[in-house]
Amino acid sequence: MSLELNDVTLTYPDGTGRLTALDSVNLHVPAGRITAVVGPSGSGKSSLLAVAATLVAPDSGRVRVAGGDTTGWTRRALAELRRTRIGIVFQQPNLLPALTVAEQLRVMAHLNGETGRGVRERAAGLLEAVDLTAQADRRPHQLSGGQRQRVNIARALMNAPDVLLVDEPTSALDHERGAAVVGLLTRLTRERGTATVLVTHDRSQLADADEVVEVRDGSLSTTRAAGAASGAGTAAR
Ligand SMILES: Nc1ncnc2c1ncn2[C@@H]1O[C@H](COP(=O)(O)OP(=O)(O)OP(=O)(O)O)[C@@H](O)[C@H]1O
Repeated sequence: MSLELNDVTLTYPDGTGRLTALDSVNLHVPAGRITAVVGPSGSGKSSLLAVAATLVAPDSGRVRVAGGDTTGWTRRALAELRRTRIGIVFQQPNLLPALTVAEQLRVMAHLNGETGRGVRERAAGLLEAVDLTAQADRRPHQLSGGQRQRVNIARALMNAPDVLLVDEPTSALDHERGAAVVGLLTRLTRERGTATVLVTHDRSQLADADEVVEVRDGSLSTTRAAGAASGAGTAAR
């Protein structure tokens, strides 16, 4: 199930006129693939993620999540879509201080009305996938920055989303830990078949991406196309 933006334009009010944050943007991320988005500050990267997350409706164009065109959907329908189909990883892991690591994950399923053993098992499986089994009963203040960001990623995957949107996940981490987080995201994208978009400032983290697109003044250009990588999504280094 993929993510598709077709001819998306987004403007914001700007004094008496409008500022074009996204200008006829096209993006297609297939399932199991990761597209990295780079670009200077203010170029439109966050706007692109906000539109892809259906948090902001574009002025024109279409956003398709897992095949469904979201144009004209009610707020309630979009909220449901986000809960069930879209995982979002923000820059800062906004974990709930009172909950343990395992509870941070389980609460995502509870929000969907799901309880019971299946939820516990899914959370445990994800914690294993991000190598945090030993930390399952800790609270956020008892974790390192890299561990918190891994909880953040596992939590975003808890409801098995089709689309995973990741905003600068490594900005608070040193280079080595940042590279480990991007490596983890790439592996989980392949394993879980998500259509993943990764916004990053760090060009050294692009090697794993299937496609690299650059945003400049709201326009998108492909700096490395899908298929330029060797093998099934393994980028040439
Ligand atoms: N809510 C808003 N109202 C008006 N203008 C906005 C709003 N949000 C963003 N902008 C403008 O839209 C343009 C794109 O902003 P955006 O936040 O998408 O850039 P970015 O590439 O994510 O930047 P950064 O790397 O600094 O986070 C900028 O010119 C910004 O000033």
